[in-house]
Amino acid sequence: MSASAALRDGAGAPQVDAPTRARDDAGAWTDHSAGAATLPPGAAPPAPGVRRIGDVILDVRDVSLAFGGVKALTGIGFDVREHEIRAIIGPNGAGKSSLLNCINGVYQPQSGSISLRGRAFHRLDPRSVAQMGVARTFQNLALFKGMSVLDNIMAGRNLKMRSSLFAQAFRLPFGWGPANREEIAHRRAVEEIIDFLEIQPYRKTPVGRLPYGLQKRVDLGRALAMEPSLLLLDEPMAGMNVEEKQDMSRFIVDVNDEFGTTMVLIEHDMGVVMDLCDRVVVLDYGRKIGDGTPAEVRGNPDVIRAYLGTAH
Ligand SMILES: Nc1ncnc2c1ncn2[C@@H]1O[C@H](COP(=O)(O)OP(=O)(O)OP(=O)(O)O)[C@@H](O)[C@H]1O
Repeated sequence: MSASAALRDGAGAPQVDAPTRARDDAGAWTDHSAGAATLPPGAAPPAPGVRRIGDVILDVRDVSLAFGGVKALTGIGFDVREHEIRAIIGPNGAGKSSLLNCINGVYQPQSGSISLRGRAFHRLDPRSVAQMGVARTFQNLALFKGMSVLDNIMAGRNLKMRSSLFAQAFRLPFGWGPANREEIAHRRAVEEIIDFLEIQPYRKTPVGRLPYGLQKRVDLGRALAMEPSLLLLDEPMAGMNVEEKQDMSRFIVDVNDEFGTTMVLIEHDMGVVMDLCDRVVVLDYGRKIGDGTPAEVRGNPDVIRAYLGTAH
C-alpha cells in the first residue's frame, strides 16, 4: 500500500490491531474491552485508571533550526497536553528527528522557544532536560548490547540515583549504608518495569542476543526507568513484524494508561498513528503543514499532497 493510500485509509502496511481502548475520530472515548460503550466527545473517560487529557505541558513556539544552508525546521509551533499521545509524521527528511532532538536538548534551535510546564529549555543540555522529566527512545537503539536486560534498564535509572559515585564504590558490607539501601529500591523499581513489559524470562540475557522487537521493548524499559513525565519515542515500531508491532502498541497504551505518561512519537506506520494518537503534527520540508486529530489530518489536502509527492 502506498503512503498516500495508507494515510487515506488510516491503515499502515501491515495493519496493526487497535489497542484495547482509543479515541475515535470525533474525540469520543472508546473502550474496546468487553461491555464497553462509546462516550460522547468531551465526556469523562469510562473507567478509573484511564487517562484524562489535561493542560498543555509542552509548548513549542516558532522553532527554527538550520544546519549551514539546510533549513531543517522553519517556524514550528505545536503543543502537547498532559496524558496525550501526540504523533509527529512526515515524509523522509521532513525534520521529525530534528524536532525531537530540539525537544530533548540535543540540538539548540537558532530561534523560537520550547518549554515544559512553563520552564524554558533554552540552552539546556540533554541531561538537564532529562532531569526535568523528559526521556527518549531511539530509532537505532541506545542499548549496551553485551549487558543484560536488567543492567540496561538499571543504567536508565542512573539519573534517579542520588548517592555519590564514592558512596557507591565504597559500600558498607551486609547491605548497610545509604548506597546499598538506594540500590535495593532502584532494583525493585527496575524489576517492576521488567514485569510490566513482560520480559522476565530475559532479565539476565545480554540484550544483543534478543530479537529486535524485544530489544525495542528493553529500550522502552530503559526510558521508563527514568520515570519520565514526557516520553519521546523515535519510531518505536521501526523494523518490527506485525506481532511485535501489536505488542509495542499495547505497551504504549498501557504505559499511557497506567503511569499517565505523556508521549510524543515519530512513526511511519499510519495504522499505528491513527489508532494510538490523540493528535498529529505533520511536517514537510521542515515546515508544519498539518496539526489536528487523526481524522482532521487525514482529510487535510496539504497533507495528502505531501504524501503523494506533488506538494513542492
Ligand atoms: N546533523 C545534521 N547535519 C546536517 N544536516 C542534518 C543533520 N540532521 C538532519 N539534517 C538535515 O535536516 C533535514 C531534516 O532531517 P531529519 O533527520 O530531522 O528528518 P526526518 O523527518 O527525521 O527524516 P527520516 O524520516 O528520514 O528520519 C534533512 O534535510 C537532513 O539532511
